[in-house]
Amino acid sequence: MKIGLLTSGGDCPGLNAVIRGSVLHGIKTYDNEFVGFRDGWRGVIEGDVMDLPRTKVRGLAKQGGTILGTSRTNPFDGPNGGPENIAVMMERHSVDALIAIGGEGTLAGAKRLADAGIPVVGVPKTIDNDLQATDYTFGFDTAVQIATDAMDRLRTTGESHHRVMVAEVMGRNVGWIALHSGMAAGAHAVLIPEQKVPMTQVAEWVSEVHQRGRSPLVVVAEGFIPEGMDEVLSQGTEVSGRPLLGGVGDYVTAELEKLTGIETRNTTLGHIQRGGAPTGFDRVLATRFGQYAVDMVNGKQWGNMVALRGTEMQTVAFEEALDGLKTVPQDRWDQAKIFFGR
Ligand SMILES: Nc1ncnc2c1ncn2[C@@H]1O[C@H](COP(=O)(O)OP(=O)(O)OP(=O)(O)O)[C@@H](O)[C@H]1O
Ligand SMILES: O=P(O)(O)OC[C@H]1O[C@](O)(CO)[C@@H](O)[C@@H]1O
Ligand SMILES: [Mg+2]
Repeated sequence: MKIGLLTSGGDCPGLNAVIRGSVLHGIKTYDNEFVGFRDGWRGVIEGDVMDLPRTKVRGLAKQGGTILGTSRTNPFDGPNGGPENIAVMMERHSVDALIAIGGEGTLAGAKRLADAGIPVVGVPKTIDNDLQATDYTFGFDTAVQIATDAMDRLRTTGESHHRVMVAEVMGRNVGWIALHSGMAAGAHAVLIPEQKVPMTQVAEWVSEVHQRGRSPLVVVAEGFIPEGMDEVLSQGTEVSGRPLLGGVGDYVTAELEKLTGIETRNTTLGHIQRGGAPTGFDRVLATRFGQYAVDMVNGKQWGNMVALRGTEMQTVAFEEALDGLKTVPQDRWDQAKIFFGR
């Protein structure tokens, strides 16, 4: 069997480890052959393929990014899009099945293709950890580690200047990265999309911390919606049509300085959170996802995605993974809140 791999949506540390896990397991266990499609669904609809022999995946588990490239191309768009054209392309390249590695958008496309008869399985990826049906996605642990390291550094410069330090992290419309990195770094306030917190309350926490001689650290998720605003702050719209998030850290910084009178600085961590080598945890998770996806392909379990449940790999239907966002539950927020303020 010849299997085609593609990585789609935003890149994420661990994508290369999935590719390596799939290729090595498929070759050694099932005698599969592999090709990669360049730049996500763009490579699929344009038939832009590269061979993926064993030598191509050497040493790949630790490498950030994706050797296949990625894009936000919609597999149904353009003259070559849609299931009929994709079936013809697969036939032309003797590709028997697809493994789509991506977030909710990529998997939504994969589901529609599977419904139309294309043999495809999915691997969940996102640093945001917002996919239902899997306890964790790879890339999240790495993003949290990078953000935590950055916040540890912000705290030493903050303490020296007796300043309030604000760190804006990614996560889109959920607060997982903010919650975990904030908790790890000992933040004095964590602002997430799931919780409406007035700036006066944040200012109170910050002032209390400052009064007891500490430099307050405030972590804000890019999707946090300040009280009085209807929607997230964005820097316009991406080519794919979704809002380009970012900017709320500057807003929070200005408001806190105004309300507390304490000098305040913002740092927006941005794409640094997605760059570089994956953590050991993400390398292992991504490798296992890749191996299990190959098992699913050889078992012809089309229309499904691999998921982590507890410590086990499981098969879940695409629709289960796409059933709304996995948000931060109230009890996790309540645990974090114990450390805010006094
Ligand atoms: N319902 C859908 N049917 C077909 N294609 C879709 C659908 N939803 C999204 N897509 C396509 O999939 C692409 C990738 O989705 P998106 O940009 O949300 O990234 P993702 O895979 O969710 O990863 P992430 O959001 O973590 O970067 C979108 O840009 C869009 O072209
Ligand atoms: O790389 P782009 O297209 O700017 O996308 C940024 C977005 O992608 C993510 O990094 C992953 O979904 C989000 O946290 C962030 O909002
Ligand atoms: Mg998405």
